[in-house]
Amino acid sequence: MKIHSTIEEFILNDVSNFLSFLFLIILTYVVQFYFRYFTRKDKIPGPIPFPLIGNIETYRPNSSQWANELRKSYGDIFEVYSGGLLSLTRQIWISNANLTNKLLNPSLTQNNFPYRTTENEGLDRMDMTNKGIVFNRNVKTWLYNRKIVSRALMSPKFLKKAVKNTEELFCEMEKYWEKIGYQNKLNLASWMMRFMTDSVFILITHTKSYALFNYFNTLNILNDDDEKECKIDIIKESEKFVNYIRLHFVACLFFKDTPKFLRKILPANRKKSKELLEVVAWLNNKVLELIRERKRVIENAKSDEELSADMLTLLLTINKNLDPNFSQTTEEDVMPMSEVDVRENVYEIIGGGIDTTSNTFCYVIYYLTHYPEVKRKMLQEIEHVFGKDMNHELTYESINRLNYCEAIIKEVSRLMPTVSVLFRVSANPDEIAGYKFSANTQFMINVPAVQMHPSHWQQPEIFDPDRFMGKEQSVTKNALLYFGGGARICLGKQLAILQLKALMVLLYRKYDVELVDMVGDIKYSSTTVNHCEELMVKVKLNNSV
Ligand code: HEM
Repeated sequence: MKIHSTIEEFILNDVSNFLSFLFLIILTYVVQFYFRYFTRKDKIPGPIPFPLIGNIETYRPNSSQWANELRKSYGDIFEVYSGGLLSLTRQIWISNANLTNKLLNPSLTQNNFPYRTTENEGLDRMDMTNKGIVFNRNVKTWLYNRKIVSRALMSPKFLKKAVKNTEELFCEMEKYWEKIGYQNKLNLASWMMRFMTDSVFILITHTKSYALFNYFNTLNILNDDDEKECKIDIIKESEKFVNYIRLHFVACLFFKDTPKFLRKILPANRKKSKELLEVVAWLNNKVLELIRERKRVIENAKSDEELSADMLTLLLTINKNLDPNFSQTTEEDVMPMSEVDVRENVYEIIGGGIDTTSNTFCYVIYYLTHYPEVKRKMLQEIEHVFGKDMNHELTYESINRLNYCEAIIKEVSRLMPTVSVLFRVSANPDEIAGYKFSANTQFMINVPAVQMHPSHWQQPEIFDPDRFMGKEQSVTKNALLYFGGGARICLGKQLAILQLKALMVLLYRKYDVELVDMVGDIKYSSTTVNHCEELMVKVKLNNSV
């Protein structure tokens, strides 16, 4: 009995000793955390973080929303700590265009903010920080890829192909709508996502993705003839390809945001890492197959044969001067691109071009249905450029004349930007707004806050595309950031605007669009990209057709 109680006492003592020890460790950690926090150099206003987890606001998904709330308390520049556990990161949030000059410096070579993310083990593991464009932290290879890809994306030959391709795909979509019946409701968000998937796939890889066809198929209205038209195996394979390209992006974010030890320790994370790495391996092989197939076509082409202007062909022939607009400047510029670099660029351009353009188009439609006067002016412009003939062929040159349509896209994107945060990281110590920063500091530019800032815009809450008509100079520098800005500005800007304007013409010169719910807000979910969840519409043939 005595022995028993001695053991109990011993254990109890031990437990209480252990708890006291643990408490002491935690207390020491908390005290040193707040000591370091309150005595930090170069303090910036911001909410006080918790030890280990940082600021709880940063766990909310809609970052620009909580950043806007904090801005009201702390001003146009504030700091928060995010990431949690062993990887707490300081983020400096900026909500005023006048503070973005250094961050959005357009120089490709003399730039102290060349990176988008800080060093990141997960992105290294995905092999993303040394290749491609979006997450590349190696300035030399980023610059090379950016120059080559932007030359291809901006080559008139490529842009003309994009116009033709948009017109052809729109015809295909119209056929499906006709079969469904115009009296039925359509979820435009889903249709546009499929439309842009097909469009980007064919433009980049010269391969059909059958995304529109598959969507139509899921609506269960496919008839025998349709099925005979397509080979089911090819379709299944392309559906897998499209889904895996999306998962590739999911994999990048998962590896970027999940510390290595959490990926290794938690069984669910271990499983997810394994599955995502298998997806990446499958995709790598698939895209390499496509690249080799394209190479064979190029090698077997006769000397006078005109090659397709898809991105893959353009990237594989950069040193062959295919396009007169593809002017060569330095020897480095025309270095052939390795298969692996072509592959990374292909992933990123497909990933960057689908959701962004389709979401933006949905927001344009939402605003046009709510502002009939703006729609009327747009129709006048379309008629002025293309006449009354609704089958008038669209050309790159004629689309470039649609200034009011472009003003609508700008104004919609000002009020409802598709990408709501821009990321930059300093390469060396620097200073902004009188605050000093060390190298490797993460900056976040709050796009909606800048685009609604009363010191940059008159009556910022009013929807008025005319603010962009002929008065471009009066827009404050870096106050319109829907494609980002500076050296890392969106590479697909020209292509996206061209596709959006072409779609506005193709849709509105023949149809009118009504929203099923005219009183509800736009249904969207927000992370870095504002994703349109649903836009239920009725598409009606115009009376004049
Ligand atoms: C309406 C459609 C689009 C929107 C709103 C959009 C928006 C953006 C934004 C905000 C950025 C970040 C820029 C920055 O950090 O300053 C970006 C980067 C990028 N976008 Fe887009 N984008 C669109 C379409 C496209 C398309 C069609 C492509 C390719 C075909 C594309 C390819 C890229 C690439 C490669 C980058 C990374 C550039 C770099 O880091 O150097 N985007 N885009």
